[in-house]
Amino acid sequence: MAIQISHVSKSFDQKQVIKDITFTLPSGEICCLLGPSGSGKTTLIRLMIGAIAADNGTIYFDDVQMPNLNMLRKIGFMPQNDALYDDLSAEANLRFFAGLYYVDKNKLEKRLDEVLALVDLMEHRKKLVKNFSGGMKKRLSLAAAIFHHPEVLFLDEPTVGIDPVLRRTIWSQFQKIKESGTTIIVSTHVMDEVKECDKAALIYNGSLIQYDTVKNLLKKTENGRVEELFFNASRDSKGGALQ
Ligand SMILES: Nc1ncnc2c1ncn2[C@@H]1O[C@H](COP(=O)(O)OP(=O)(O)OP(=O)(O)O)[C@@H](O)[C@H]1O
Repeated sequence: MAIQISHVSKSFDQKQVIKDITFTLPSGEICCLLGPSGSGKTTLIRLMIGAIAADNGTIYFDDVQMPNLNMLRKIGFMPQNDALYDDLSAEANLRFFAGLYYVDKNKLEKRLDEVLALVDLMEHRKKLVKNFSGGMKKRLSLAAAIFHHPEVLFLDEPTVGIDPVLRRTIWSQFQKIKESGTTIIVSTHVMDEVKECDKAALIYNGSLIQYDTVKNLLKKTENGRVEELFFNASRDSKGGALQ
């Protein structure tokens, strides 16, 4: 499913935190929203999934304007803070989420095995989530977000607090999900993760300062580090260009 965002703005308490953002993400690609803390990444995701309404602009998933209740079944969302039940086992958590998305009972057991294997938690399926490590919780959250085969998957800082080895494992899972045709939008602070993505949207102070293929964005830098684009934006903004 392709995503088209046109002139979207959002203010909280009269402060504009998303400023006239426009970009289109083709179906089946991974796009990262990259930006400093507070730049507006989570707000943009919340606007895209329809959790909050935009003040101006439109968001389309293919030819359907968001927010749209039917579309919710086609969306997977992994929030920044894991929304899991600590007193339930991994398996019971997944059964709960499957119920929310009306997953067909005949397909439930097979899907449970599939997602638990994908996130490498098969042997921990009966364990209570309160006894999980941070990384295990992240992987279970991912399993919950993809359980119903979403066509679009939103991941809000999915690797925060995750060690580099596990981060690599999680990214290989994202690539597998992409190969199944899912469009993925992932917000991150981690500049290295940008190289895993097809496109990157650089958000600075609520504005989209760059949107391009990762290849092209890296070409615009002197030493192949995407941070440079933010340093330039910060310098320009001090000069008033972005205010
Ligand atoms: N519900 C809200 N009410 C008021 N202000 C809000 C609300 N949600 C977000 N903001 C403000 O909007 C701005 C952008 O926040 P947002 O969470 O989107 O940033 P972010 O880029 O996701 O940050 P981080 O990387 O730290 O998660 C911040 O100044 C934040 O305080």
